Amino acid sequence: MKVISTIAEMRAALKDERLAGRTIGLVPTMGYLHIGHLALVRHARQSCDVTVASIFVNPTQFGPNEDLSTYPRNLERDLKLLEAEGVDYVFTPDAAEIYRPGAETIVETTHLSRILIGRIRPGHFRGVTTVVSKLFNIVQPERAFFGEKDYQQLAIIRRMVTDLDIPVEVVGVPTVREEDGLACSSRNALLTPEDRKAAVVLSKAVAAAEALAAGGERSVAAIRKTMLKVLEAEPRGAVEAVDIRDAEDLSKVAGKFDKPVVVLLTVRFGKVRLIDQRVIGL
Ligand SMILES: Nc1ncnc2c1ncn2[C@@H]1O[C@H](COP(=O)(O)OP(=O)(O)OP(=O)(O)O)[C@@H](O)[C@H]1O
Ligand SMILES: CC(C)(CO)[C@@H](O)C(=O)[O-]
Ligand code: BAL
Repeated sequence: MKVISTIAEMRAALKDERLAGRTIGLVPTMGYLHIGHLALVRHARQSCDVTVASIFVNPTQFGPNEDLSTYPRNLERDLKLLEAEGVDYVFTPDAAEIYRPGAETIVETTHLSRILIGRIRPGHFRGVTTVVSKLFNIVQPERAFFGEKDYQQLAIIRRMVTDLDIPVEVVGVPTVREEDGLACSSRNALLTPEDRKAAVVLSKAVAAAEALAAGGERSVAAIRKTMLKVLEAEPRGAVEAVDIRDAEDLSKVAGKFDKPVVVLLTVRFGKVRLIDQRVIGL
């Protein structure tokens, strides 16, 4: 496994792989890896000849009062995990390599970036689409892998790729969960032991929504009410948002749904914001 921190070296190494006819898979991450990230790597390894993982805590997707400085980091451990998974290249640029003096170009989806989590975190998705488009240009992968836990992010990246004719296949990977159901997330490490226990309420609310839909319930209001009841039974979590949207374009759904919908939850435990997002079918 090669660890590369400059764009020039990354391009040179991948040019040779491409000339040899090998397909490239990219797994973008912000590090502090868990088994959810490793699931993305396994998907990449299965369908591509060469797997590139990137580790970059992207400053432009954090708001001024967010947790950029406390975001968990452990590069040494991350590299060991990626090596054990058979990753070929790890791209570990620093912020100065990615954002050079004078840079002023951004990539942004004008609607999807401003709804749901985009309302709670203004500018967040602009940072994500800008850095992901840069990573796509640097690595030029055939496929890139993203988790369904961040469903809005996945939808936004699909939109960007379609709108800008970027020749990358975006692959969504199902959410990997801890034993109690909590979606694996790097930020789980920031929870106090009490909050960690309480955080299971997110997956409980998602499971309640799934069970209702599986039993034939189609009313958005009824499903939302049940989810809120589950969430409000846990006083440690401050509920920031509970939404049910069209799974394809994240548009609002009124009354009863007749197409798959996605439930999107944001709950804060102290300063730690956790999300869970899941498609519930018909
Ligand atoms: N539990 C999970 N299952 C599958 N994919 C996941 C999971 N958690 C994160 N991912 C995916 O891994 C990629 C990198 O995510 P990131 O490094 O931000 O990790 P994270 O655990 O989501 O961190 P955070 O706590 O900041 O939300 C994203 O595509 C994300 O959707
Ligand atoms: C896609 C991503 C690596 C861009 O910084 C980040 O938003 C993440 O980890 O989900
Ligand atoms: N997985 C999403 C990255 C972020 O919260 O900034």
